Amino acid sequence: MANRNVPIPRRQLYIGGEWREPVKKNRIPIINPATEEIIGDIPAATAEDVDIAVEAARKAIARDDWGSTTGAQRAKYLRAIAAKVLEKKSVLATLESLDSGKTLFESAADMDDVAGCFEYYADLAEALDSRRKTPVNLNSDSFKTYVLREPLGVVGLITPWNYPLLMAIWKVAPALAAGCAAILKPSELASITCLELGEICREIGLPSGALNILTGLGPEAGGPLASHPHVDKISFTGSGPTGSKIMTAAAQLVKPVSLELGGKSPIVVFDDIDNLDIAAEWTLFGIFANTGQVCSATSRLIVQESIASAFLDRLLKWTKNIKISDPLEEDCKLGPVVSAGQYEKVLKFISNAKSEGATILYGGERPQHLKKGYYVQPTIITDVNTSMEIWKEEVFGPVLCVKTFKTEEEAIELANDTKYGLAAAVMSKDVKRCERFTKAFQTGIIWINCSQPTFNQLPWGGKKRSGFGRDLGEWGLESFLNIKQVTEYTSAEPWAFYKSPSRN
Ligand SMILES: NC(=O)c1ccc[n+]([C@@H]2O[C@H](COP(=O)([O-])OP(=O)(O)OC[C@H]3O[C@@H](n4cnc5c(N)ncnc54)[C@H](O)[C@@H]3O)[C@@H](O)[C@H]2O)c1
Ligand SMILES: NCCCC=O
Ligand code: NA
Repeated sequence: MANRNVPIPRRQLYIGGEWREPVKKNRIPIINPATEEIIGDIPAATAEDVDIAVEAARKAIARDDWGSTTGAQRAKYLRAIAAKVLEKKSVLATLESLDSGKTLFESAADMDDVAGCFEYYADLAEALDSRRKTPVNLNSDSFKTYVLREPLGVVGLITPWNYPLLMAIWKVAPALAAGCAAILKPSELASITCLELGEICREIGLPSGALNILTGLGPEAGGPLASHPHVDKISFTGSGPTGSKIMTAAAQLVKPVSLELGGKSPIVVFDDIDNLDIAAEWTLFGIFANTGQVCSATSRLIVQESIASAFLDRLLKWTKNIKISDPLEEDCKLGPVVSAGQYEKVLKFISNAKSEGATILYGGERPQHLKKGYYVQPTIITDVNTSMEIWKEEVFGPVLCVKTFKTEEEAIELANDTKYGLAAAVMSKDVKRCERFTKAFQTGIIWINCSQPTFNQLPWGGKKRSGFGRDLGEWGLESFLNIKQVTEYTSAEPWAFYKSPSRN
């Protein structure tokens, strides 16, 4: 077992390069979901702190040490942050697990991804210098034109708890690479590592105000950020209902938003797969990794009738083999869900499925050997119909529902039978069929013969009610840039649209 006595730093808000007590001096308890114990607290920002942070961010943009940096200069800061994250990886990973219930293995992988994401955007920041000004040829003797890529300004980044630091960094790294000044509002349910990012920024000497970190409750800290007149964009990852509120607030000021919301993603398994075990493991990973608290979790298994019984049998064998324990224990593969609220919500989805007539094939309860902590067994639900809540709504927990199909057309219809459109997976050795599914799936992310692998270079986001805009890749950087066209009249001749008074 890793050292659970890693001290929880007592931090303040990180504003203008300094730790600053919230104006109202309120704090929110930190709860370890594996033990249900309070292990520390975080500062609770309110509208007053948002105003101070926005001012600090605006000053950063106006100052040469941030506002006039080249991409190459910003890349140095990003690389220094990445190096510090790796240096502190073990402590950061432990803190992430203590705060969110994430297995230590997954927390450590997240820290590698965090560092990798900063490094990736460092490369893109450098490349931006040569792309900053792009001439556009009009085939005109009268005009010379070019397009500038400039930082969008002050951006608000509002993020969830399921990958507390990683989801924040998917926005922080491109925002800083672009040259924006950012205000990060992480989830009140898991903010420790985001506050530690503040300490890292202080240590590496990131110019003050370039990144500000405001922890606090959604309506009290996130709300004022979303509606602030001097915030130029909100990039949000979280639930659909909160996304709607943010979009409503931003709409009052015609403030751009990007929304990465939830999902109810399908994994379609065909009977031509060579190896049931390989498909079973991907199916498991697709729904039980991070205890199912993944926006892109493939939570609806759509399996061809001819192999359904054999496949479910194999799935059960794999599921029974998952080690459920304190997330700091060696080889733990399923930790608790993040909070008491999430625990109740997941169990309610399971009991509703039962009362609607579905069968709990496996799991559905608290594991017997864990008396404390917000643990839910990995759960597989069959006899599901398309009008049931469990088929339609995002659980955000370790719950897989299963339906069978006979034909390809039926599988496509079932896969797209959702208001969401984030991700979809197909398992088949028929290349042409996989191509047909790639086209037919109404989503932003497609996995073929796998589920969940995620790469910094690729766009991340969805359609339908999973939101719009893209994190990651070059698209993640573009979303923090203002594209400015510049048109210069180069002719010595008059424009001659009006009759010249000198000719009267
Ligand atoms: N598509 C993706 O990339 C992606 C990634 C991770 C999580 N998610 C989604 O996030 C959800 C789970 O995360 P969550 O429970 O933290 O979501 P949430 O919407 O409850 O909270 C997300 C963030 O919004 C803040 N917030 C809450 N109310 C607010 C308000 N009125 N104004 C401004 N900010 C407010 C919260 O404090 C938090 O920081 C799931 O639906 C999941 O699918 C999506
Ligand atoms: N693999 C990272 C998924 C992020 C969404 O929840
Ligand atoms: Na917590």
